[in-house]
Amino acid sequence: MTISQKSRSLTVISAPFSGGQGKPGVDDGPQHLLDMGLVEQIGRLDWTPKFAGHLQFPAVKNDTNIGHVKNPRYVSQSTKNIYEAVKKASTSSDFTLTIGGDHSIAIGTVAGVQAAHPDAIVLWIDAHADLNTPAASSSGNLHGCPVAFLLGADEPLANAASKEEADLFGWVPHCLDDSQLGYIGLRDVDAFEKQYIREHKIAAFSMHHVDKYGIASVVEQAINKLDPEHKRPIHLSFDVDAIDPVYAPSTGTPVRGGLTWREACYLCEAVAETGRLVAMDLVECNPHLEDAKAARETIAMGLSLVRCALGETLL
Ligand SMILES: NC(=[NH2+])NCCC[C@H](N)C(=O)O
Ligand SMILES: [Mn+2]
Ligand SMILES: [Mn+2]
Repeated sequence: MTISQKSRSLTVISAPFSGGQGKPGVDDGPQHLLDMGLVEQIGRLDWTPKFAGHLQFPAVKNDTNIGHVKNPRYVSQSTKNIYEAVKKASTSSDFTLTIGGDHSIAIGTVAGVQAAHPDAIVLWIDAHADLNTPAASSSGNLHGCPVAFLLGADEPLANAASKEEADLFGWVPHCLDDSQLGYIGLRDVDAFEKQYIREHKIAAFSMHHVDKYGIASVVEQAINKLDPEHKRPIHLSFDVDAIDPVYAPSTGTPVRGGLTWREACYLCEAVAETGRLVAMDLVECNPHLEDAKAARETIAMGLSLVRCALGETLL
């Protein structure tokens, strides 16, 4: 028989931000998650959730491209706001859940969680590695770059008009080192990212590894590699496009051949089982893409992931 753990405090931060990519609607993900019962569902588990409200992202005037990089000032300013909010929440509550928004918000969430838990490992669940430097990015979309900033792999922005502009992301703490980061679900990784992962020996499990070893072994291998002593806090940054578009179709950069519903849930359950999860991001749910049914299914998938990560399915 298990005894229910005492109710732990959880802050829900909404980051309705879409400036890291080009498709409108991902900023509406948080409201849909809330409308379908996110906070109530968490409250039925062993957590006391507090909704901290929607962060505001004031527009930046004349936010012209720098080189090919899109919305650079807006992304820098907005992710800095997210950083401050997540830092505060992670310092004062047991768990911080940030709902996005596109994955550029993780510049702020990872840096914020690291400020409170500098030893936390980051499990990045994604079809993509989001490790392009702005210079290496072929799309110029900053949601493909958060990890590069956090590792300090980026350089000042090329073709900026001033030193200040070149250093727009200079505020981002280089809070991650290579051994603190693990990927699961990869299947669309750019050449620069592949080379970086190899050279820096970053723990990276693609869908090939999920097929080969099974999801249970992959999660175990990832955690063992990043934290062999099983002591460190865990931050789960979950991009819903890690999941197969059959289950999560409403997302901006879908890639076929992803995690099944149960593989994705299992992953969250296994992380919950460690008892060391301190933060989760759920990003890239875009209810404006595909039809209303697809949007509902994608949001339902997201809600399941959150509940599994918070222990719903553990007996
Ligand atoms: N968070 C995401 N969905 N990222 C997709 C990134 C796609 C591509 N690698 C790029 O740099 O543009
Ligand atoms: Mn991503
Ligand atoms: Mn992705």
